[in-house]
Amino acid sequence: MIRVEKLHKTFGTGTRARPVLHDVDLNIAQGTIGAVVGPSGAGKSTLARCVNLLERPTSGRVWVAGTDVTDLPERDLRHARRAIGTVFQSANLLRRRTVAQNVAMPLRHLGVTAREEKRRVAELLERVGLTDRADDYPAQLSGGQRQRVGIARALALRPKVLLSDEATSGLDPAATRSVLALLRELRTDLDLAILLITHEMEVVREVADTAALLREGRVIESGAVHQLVADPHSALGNALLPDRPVSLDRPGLGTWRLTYQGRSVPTDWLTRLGADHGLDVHLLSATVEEIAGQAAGRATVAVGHDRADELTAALDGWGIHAEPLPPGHSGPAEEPAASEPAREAAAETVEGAVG
Ligand SMILES: Nc1ncnc2c1ncn2[C@@H]1O[C@H](COP(=O)(O)OP(=O)(O)OP(=O)(O)O)[C@@H](O)[C@H]1O
Repeated sequence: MIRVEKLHKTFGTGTRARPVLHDVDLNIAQGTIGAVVGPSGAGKSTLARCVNLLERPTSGRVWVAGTDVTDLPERDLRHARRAIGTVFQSANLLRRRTVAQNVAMPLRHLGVTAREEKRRVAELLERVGLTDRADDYPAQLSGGQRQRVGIARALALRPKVLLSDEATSGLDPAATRSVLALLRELRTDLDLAILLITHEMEVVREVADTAALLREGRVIESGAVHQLVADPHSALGNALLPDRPVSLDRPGLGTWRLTYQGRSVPTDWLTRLGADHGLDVHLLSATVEEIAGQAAGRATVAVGHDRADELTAALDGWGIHAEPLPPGHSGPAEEPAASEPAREAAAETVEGAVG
């Protein structure tokens, strides 16, 4: 596991002191992926560097795989770092070494036999699906393949935790998906605790079990991803599952903002409102994604004021959270030009949440 407790980090001293992390708590269990998101300069990389022992915390404690690494003497750091694999944005491969030689680097430092090295490298390359590229040079690989080599190298010493610092930034969507699928596989197969530093909410949505929002060095919000998206008032939940709520400004109709996540919600809830409850429902906006293996959604609907009680009772029965939206919330939905500011406002909310 990765556990951080009341972590403070200040660079410099005296008048040049620059506090970067304040009172940060973080908990990532084995077999889970914990994302840390936040705007540029929030302190994400500094937090990762405190976990992989490249920086010493000013105060607070850090545990990695059950060991308190906060005050380890210099001579024990090298050994402790073996429990931690790190993958960076650019895989940092040596250009003049082949894929196999790059993956073997950490083993070389450890002095394993040539035979053992060969066996382990073959195993690692198979793990990341690059067995046939062992003798290629990094320049001959795609960005996604280079990241896979970086991941294989990070796994060479059988770490218990993996740090991924913007590992998918700059990759195209297909390469991003394949790297994320690999991380998910590793989490489960190797029971790794993975700290995922990212500014991409799709990445969090796709693979993270938990997420923490860091802003100006403080954790503003954190929790299980499926709970965050089910909370209509969570900034992180809104950024993970952005919708564009609009209210229909029509006499006799009231607009409701719906939020849901979980197995209890039937995927045909909208149809059922009409068929089973006889409700005439206007669907004004909707976002639905699969998160943690279950459908999560946000939507705005309008129904007649006189049917509001029936609507909320039916939704409540399925576990769909409903809140009334004030009239004229974002302008009328059926006029695209007028709804443009609503889109921009929603986009700003997302930007505001993550940076
Ligand atoms: N060695 C250092 N000495 C002084 N200040 C530092 C040092 N390292 C980082 N900082 C400062 O700490 C703050 C947080 O930087 P950090 O790289 O952790 O942010 P980040 O959230 O990872 O940003 P980005 O997403 O842009 O990588 C910044 O203001 C940065 O200038």
